[in-house]
Amino acid sequence: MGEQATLFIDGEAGTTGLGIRQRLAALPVTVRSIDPVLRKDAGARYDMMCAVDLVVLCLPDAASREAAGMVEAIRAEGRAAPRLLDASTAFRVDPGWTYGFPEMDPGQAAAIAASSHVANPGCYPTGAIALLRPLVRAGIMAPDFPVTINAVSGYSGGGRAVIEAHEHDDGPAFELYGLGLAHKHLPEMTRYAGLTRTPLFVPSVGHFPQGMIVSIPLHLDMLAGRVTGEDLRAVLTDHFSGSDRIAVADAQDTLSADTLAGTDLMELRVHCNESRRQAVLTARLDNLGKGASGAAIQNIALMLGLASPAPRAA
Ligand SMILES: NC(=O)C1=CN([C@@H]2O[C@H](COP(=O)(O)OP(=O)(O)OC[C@H]3O[C@@H](n4cnc5c(N)ncnc54)[C@H](OP(=O)(O)O)[C@@H]3O)[C@@H](O)[C@H]2O)C=CC1
Ligand SMILES: CC(=O)N[C@@H](CCC(=O)OP(=O)(O)O)C(=O)O
Repeated sequence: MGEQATLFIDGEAGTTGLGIRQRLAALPVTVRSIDPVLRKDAGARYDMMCAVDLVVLCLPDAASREAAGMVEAIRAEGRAAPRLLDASTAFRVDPGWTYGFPEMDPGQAAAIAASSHVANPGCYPTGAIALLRPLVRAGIMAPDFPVTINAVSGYSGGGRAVIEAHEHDDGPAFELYGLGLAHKHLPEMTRYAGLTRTPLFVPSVGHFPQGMIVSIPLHLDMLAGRVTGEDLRAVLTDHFSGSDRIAVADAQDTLSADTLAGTDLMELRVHCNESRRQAVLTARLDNLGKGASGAAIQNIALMLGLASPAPRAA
């Protein structure tokens, strides 16, 4: 048996880093760590990056950019540079990086496996792209369709500061945010959904730790042809039929946001009233599961040529 690949998680004590760390127990890799006291020490991080095969960045955007710069410096010195998987928003629409959503297209898993720079998708975009891209690809939704995306996330989506606000100060029961209509996920949602018109995105956060629903209301007569809810469901079912993590489920009258908390799964639904010619598409996932650490584990396995571990399920 060959030597195990080595991996360093920069930001391993953070919300996403911890989730990845826990899931790594299911993969034959050696995780290298630096002394927590030195976790922000540029020299210690640089030395560690020189010594591993893969660096996973679980940092705020600015720190991710700085860390990616360290890897470029290693390469510029003519040394063997590690491959990079970044969990932040910094590189998701950067042409030099591969978008780490393996179920997005038939060739995406292979593109991730071959890439030296992979950007893990955002939690909201994971749901929105899964619902929209197959419809745009099938010609049912025009690329300039005026899409509205509503979403609610558990408070862990905001990282440590928001978690502390909710756990120590109680936090609001429910609040809309991003009302400047310029949320950081808009570029990746637009690009990878295949849209040319920026969607209207209204995120919200609730007083529960983990879970998420992304929902997209549609007037069916605005889509191409006289499509039915069943047509939309068939396109989504066909697209995700090979996935062990993404499933098209039956419509429900009510949908709670935290049902998939603790799992790496995502459920897509088409809720439809044919007589009114109206539908609401929904994606339910765990913002920390398929929305972050669960997706990162899939990408780590692909990049290291390992079998993907079974998804955490309910
Ligand atoms: N939470 C979520 O649902 C999701 C988060 N993400 C993304 O993942 C990344 C990490 O987010 P999250 O885990 O939530 O954030 P957290 O705030 O929970 O964790 C960030 C970690 O990075 C460390 N850190 C901050 N600055 C530096 C630095 N300059 N050098 C080294 N370490 C540093 C922090 O240490 P310390 O606390 O000591 O400052 C902390 O351990 C972000 O880019 C986020 O946008 C992606 C998908 C979902
Ligand atoms: C509730 C909450 O604050 N959520 C975060 C997104 C979490 C996430 O997935 O963002 P990244 O993957 O891009 O880091 C936000 O809206 O900024």
